[in-house]
Amino acid sequence: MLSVYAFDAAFSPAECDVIVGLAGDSALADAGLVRGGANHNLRRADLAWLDDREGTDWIMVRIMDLVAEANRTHFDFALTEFGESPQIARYGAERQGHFTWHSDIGDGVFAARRKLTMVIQLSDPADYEGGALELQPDAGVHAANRTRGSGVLFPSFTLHRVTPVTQGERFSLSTWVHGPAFR
Ligand SMILES: O=C(O)CCC(=O)C(=O)O
Ligand SMILES: [Fe+2]
Repeated sequence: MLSVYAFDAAFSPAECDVIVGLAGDSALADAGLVRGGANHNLRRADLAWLDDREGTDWIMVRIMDLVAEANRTHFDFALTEFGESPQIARYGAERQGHFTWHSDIGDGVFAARRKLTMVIQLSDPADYEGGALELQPDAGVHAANRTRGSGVLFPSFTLHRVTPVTQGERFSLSTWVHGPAFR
């Protein structure tokens, strides 16, 4: 099934605080489309990777549980591994942080094998304006729930974007799950 799957409360607000705090532990890297490069017209965000941080095993355990449930009850994809570190992103109003329409399947060794994407909303919607995660799984554009701690999963080829943050800052946690090619 190729539509979107959502969790209302994947992480508690207190857990979201901890994850956002992890991102602040050291300088965030400027976002490119993949680790390394940077194209600010496509994406303006600051990034941190979970596997660079200590004490994050409980986050990975939760992510695996959420993905397992979504895949068992909804997607039924052939998935083999979490080949990339989950990524914490910060989109700030100071430079209209955003990410233009894109698919997560790319040319890299891992990006080419992305099957499922999960995005968790780490910020209180009262803390930012703009910054809407929008998905286009069909002819329509669907905005993801903004509730702090909610999560959305979608096939990684699904077009999606983050609209510019115009006030405050928005944090998200993105995870990719990998596997053999779709067929
Ligand atoms: O921050 C988000 O809501 C989405 C992030 C995203 O699309 C990505 O990292 O590929
Ligand atoms: Fe994406």
